[in-house]
Amino acid sequence: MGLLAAHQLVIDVPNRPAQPLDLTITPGQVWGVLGPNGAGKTTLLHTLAGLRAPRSGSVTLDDTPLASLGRRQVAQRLGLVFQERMESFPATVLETALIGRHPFLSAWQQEGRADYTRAQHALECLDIAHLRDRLMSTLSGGERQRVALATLLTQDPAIWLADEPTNHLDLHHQSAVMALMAEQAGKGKSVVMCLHDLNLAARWCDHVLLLYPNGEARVGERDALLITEILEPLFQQRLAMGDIDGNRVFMPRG
Ligand SMILES: Nc1ncnc2c1ncn2[C@@H]1O[C@H](COP(=O)(O)OP(=O)(O)OP(=O)(O)O)[C@@H](O)[C@H]1O
Repeated sequence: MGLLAAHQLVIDVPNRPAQPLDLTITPGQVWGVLGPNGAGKTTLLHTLAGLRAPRSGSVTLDDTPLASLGRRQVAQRLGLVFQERMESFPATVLETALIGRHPFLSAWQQEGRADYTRAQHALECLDIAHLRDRLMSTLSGGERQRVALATLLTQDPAIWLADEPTNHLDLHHQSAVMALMAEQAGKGKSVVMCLHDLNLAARWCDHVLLLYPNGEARVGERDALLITEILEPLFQQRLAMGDIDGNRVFMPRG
């Protein structure tokens, strides 16, 4: 189904007081996690993915505690794009995208025709089909980012967690990737993204989680929370808010 929930969750950020968080992300929603550097956005995303233990509380996936599921079971339903990636062995773009199918293959099972078709389709969606035989080590930052997203699309999980998915991307590809996220939500996926760009969040997210440096969080619908009275203290930055084609836009002031 793709229901991800946090119950009295305290993420494990060193030297921070406990701030329990309750959160339910339902299929079809696009969430933006926003907050200043060091607020704990990546830690939260990794905790929601089960890659990092919480200090207390729990995360459930379709009502089952994440901690009681095996990594493979989790990976069949939940995928994550990391902010930083290290390629540990030489691989082409296509081979990397095919890693998205590994949770669905048994040990030593080769990828089949359907897996290749999915991966090829994902490369086309991310506008990198022409790079399919290139080694990852030869790619630009934006090209690597799009391969990471193509790998997630090849995996095709019910829950998409992405840590700054527009990192390194030019304007056109930022917009295309956000549209892809919204399209996936339209197909019933749950999408959670850490974002630094308020304008992308305002344009593409329907819910936001605002994370404060002391661990407090505000959770709710985009239009209620993306207002200057709330965002200025969050970012310690004066802001001007405008409206373009019915979308809120924010500009730093002074
Ligand atoms: N292993 C660790 N040891 C000590 N402190 C850590 C460790 N991992 C993370 N932290 C600290 O936890 C805090 C939250 O880090 P996190 O990467 O989650 O923040 P973030 O909101 O994603 O930041 P950014 O916007 O800069 O990416 C930071 O102050 C970071 O220095």
